[in-house]
Amino acid sequence: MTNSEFRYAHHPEDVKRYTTEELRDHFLIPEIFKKDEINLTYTMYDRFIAGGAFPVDKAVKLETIDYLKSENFLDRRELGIINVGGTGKVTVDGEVYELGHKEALYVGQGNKEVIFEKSGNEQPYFYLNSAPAHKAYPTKKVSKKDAEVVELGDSKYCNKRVLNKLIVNSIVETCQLQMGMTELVEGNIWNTMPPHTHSRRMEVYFYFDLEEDQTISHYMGQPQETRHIFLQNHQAVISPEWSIHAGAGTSNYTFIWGMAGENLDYGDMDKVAVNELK
Ligand SMILES: O=C(O)C(=O)C[C@H](O)C(=O)CO
Ligand SMILES: [Zn+2]
Repeated sequence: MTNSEFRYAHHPEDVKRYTTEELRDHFLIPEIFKKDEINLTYTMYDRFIAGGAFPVDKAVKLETIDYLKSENFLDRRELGIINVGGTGKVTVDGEVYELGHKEALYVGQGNKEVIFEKSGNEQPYFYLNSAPAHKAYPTKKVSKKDAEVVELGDSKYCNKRVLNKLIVNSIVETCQLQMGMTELVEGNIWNTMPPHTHSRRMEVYFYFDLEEDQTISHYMGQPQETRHIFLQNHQAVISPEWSIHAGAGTSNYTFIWGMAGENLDYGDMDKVAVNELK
């Protein structure tokens, strides 16, 4: 079963007035993994979809959803998958791809059938991002060894982290989807500091590998008008193109960033000095 819910896009002036509850209702995606189902959130931010496939007792198949009005989910879309659990299998139009922990798969537009399942005793957790696509690029698996790796930050500032670019155009041909994974080194808690905005792309952050009983405070909003949302493990947050996106955990964690929009230029960011944030 494929479930979906819908989120509108927002004007920053309106968001200034949101209560905690409204902020959470509009931007937090609280449940990514639902047993034996696919759970998706369709946003009006570049028509980006984020969600998860969680096959526990049976295989789950990606079905089209009402918002698409297309026969198959991928008729006009591309899909990125990153497995944040144990090894599992993804079958794309009969072709089987085994995905280990932190391995990714790009699935091109036009594929008709995508099935997620276990491939042994391990429990996979497939995190999904999808964006509209204008061209059918080949489906391709990307392992951590194929990633473009960037070491960022400094323990002195509690933000030492390893950024793995997985589904980016130097590694995979993609229409507009970009995905990667940033791992905070133990003892470090801040991601994406100094923060940035990129008015040409929206973004979704999905947090995982967070110790039980710990939490993450995710920061959003225009740089001079920020808000925060507390998140738990396996939750995601939508970042409008006008918003910063950064977080601090009560311990270290890993997160997946997924983007779509006007360009594929990862470096196209407007950085904000930390002492200018409000
Ligand atoms: O830790 C970071 O810094 C990031 O991972 C930043 C994201 O990749 C991002 O926001 C890309 O636009
Ligand atoms: Zn960003």
